[in-house]
Amino acid sequence: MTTQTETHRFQAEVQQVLHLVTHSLYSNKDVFLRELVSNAADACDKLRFEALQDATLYGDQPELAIDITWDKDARTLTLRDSGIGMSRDELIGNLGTIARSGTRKFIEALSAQQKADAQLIGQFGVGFYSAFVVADKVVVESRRAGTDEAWRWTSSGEGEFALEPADTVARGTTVTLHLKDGEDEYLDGWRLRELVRRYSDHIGFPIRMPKEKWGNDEHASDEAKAEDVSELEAVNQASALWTRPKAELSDADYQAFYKHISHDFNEALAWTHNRVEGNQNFTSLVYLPSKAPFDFQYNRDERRGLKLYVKRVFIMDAAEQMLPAYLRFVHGVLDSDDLPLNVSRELLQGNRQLDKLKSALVKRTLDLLDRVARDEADKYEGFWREFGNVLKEGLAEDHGNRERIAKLLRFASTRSEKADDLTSLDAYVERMQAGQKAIYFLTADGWNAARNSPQLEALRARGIEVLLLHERIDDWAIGHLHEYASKPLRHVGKGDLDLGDLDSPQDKEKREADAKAAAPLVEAVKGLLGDRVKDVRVSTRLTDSPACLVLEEYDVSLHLQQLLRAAGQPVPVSKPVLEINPGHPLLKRLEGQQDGMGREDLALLLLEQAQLAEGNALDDPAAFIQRVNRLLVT
Ligand SMILES: Nc1ncnc2c1ncn2[C@@H]1O[C@H](COP(=O)(O)OP(=O)(O)OP(=O)(O)O)[C@@H](O)[C@H]1O
Repeated sequence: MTTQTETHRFQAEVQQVLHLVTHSLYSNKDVFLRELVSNAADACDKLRFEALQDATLYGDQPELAIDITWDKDARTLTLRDSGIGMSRDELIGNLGTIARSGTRKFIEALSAQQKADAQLIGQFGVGFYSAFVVADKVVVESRRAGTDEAWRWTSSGEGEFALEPADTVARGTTVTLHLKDGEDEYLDGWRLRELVRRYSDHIGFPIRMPKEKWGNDEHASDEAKAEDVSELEAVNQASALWTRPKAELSDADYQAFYKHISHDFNEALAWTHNRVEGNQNFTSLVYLPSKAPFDFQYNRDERRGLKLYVKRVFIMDAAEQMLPAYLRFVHGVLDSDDLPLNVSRELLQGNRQLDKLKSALVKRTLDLLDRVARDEADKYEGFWREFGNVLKEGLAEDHGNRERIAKLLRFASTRSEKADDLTSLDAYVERMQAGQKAIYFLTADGWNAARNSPQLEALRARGIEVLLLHERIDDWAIGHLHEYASKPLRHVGKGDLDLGDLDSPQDKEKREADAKAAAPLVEAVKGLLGDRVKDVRVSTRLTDSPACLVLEEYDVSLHLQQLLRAAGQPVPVSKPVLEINPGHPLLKRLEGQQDGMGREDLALLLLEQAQLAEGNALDDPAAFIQRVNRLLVT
């Protein structure tokens, strides 16, 4: 038979990944075995799923297993699985390209570092390509279930791979590693068994290796140790981890399984494993990651974290159906005894049983977050830094759990001089002053802008703590939380700042008298600013600054207006109210100034300063500078 060998170049990203992997993963090279076993197990899962529709896919090979063998003379290590296999096009697509979005950016960032570290590469999930850490040539032979054609893919991991027809008859995939010099440890049955047990014990398919002929005698001679390759035995438990009793499982077991389902090199932060029996029977195992994967922010709509099983059969990655978007960091497994095995994405959509499973999963996840937040505050802060902004989306997305989500929020506040010193709403409420009726917060574009905002002055002067919300999402998210622990949430830059019982009756009287006295000044400023502002009034917020901008209670905040505008969204026009501090020397000066340009300059400057303090851009910066300069030279 004439065989035509085609040569293909790897996609540029693959070449870069290969380079990074082979140069940076060396200290962690054992992982190649975990990655290849993981792929083989996924392939078995896929076949079992497709065969639900078409049992002929099994052919005369009903067994699903992963075999690991080696040849000391040829210095090869071989993994074969009887899973779904790959067609020619799948070999090219799966082992020649990387489809994940954001890949290029990530690789560029990694390559720019002096020493790309394994943890970072791990976030990427190197998978198959890790074979090249220990092998200088990799041969993949595969026959896709349901077809007769087999193909051989060969590469030394340097820019190209070759493809040619193969005579393999067995269904599935065989990966043969030609080990590099010095990698002989992977030709040693003891070592390989140890690795498989450590990394892959939880795999739900038998992983078989040549039978040990020497029993447990570690000191047996080499000849005695010679394995009988014709006879294989399973070396793992071959029962899916979540089906095993919790008491039997160690942390290391859970972590190994986490890495298998998440393709994350980092350890999981925490997990919860539950079996529910009653109306519905199911098992859930939910993990929180400790680090966000590199492409996390891109993936709002492309969620992969949750695997749906029905009676131990893998059905699909069903994060989109099973988890709300604000929990898209979760990894886990849900195994239902009640859903039909032929359940499809379409069926899942309107399924009532599914709604119950969904809310059970959300509840488990929130319980888990609660527990970590309560018992392991440091760990929780780490989690919050990675995923807090995602969790905040839940305030808008999941009204039913709003209070529970609110309990998990963490914010900077005026009580600390550090941006990363965060507080919970519970802790805030505990510190509230006698007479304080509301939870006060401020949104701004950055922590510095928030903590130096003039709008805080009156509260600060009274020793009232204000939460400083300075992430982009905060304005929108917090808008969905109207109260917490029966206390209203109040934006300090919106509406009348009602200080409630925080001021004594004498203070109040004095303020009212001051406001009355300042009425002519207020009218004057109003006249000078015209329709640039909605209103001018005497401030209860200010102690040190001359003026600040405030919005009415239900206006879109200035900060959010700016974000919306930047995103090209239509913005409802809400003119701000200018609040003035009549006791401030600038206002005294304005009051004393005769009519004329100086007066108008001063009024406009008050407005422009207030806009700048909000972090807003000015409409006419050049005119502002001219005004300042006129003032400086007089
Ligand atoms: N033994 C196998 N049988 C069938 N398909 C396989 C096998 N090994 C790899 N593949 C295919 O190749 C693809 C790429 O594998 P690779 O390990 O690089 O990444 P992955 O498993 O998809 O994800 P990750 O990058 O997170 O590890 C897989 O998604 C799968 O479709």
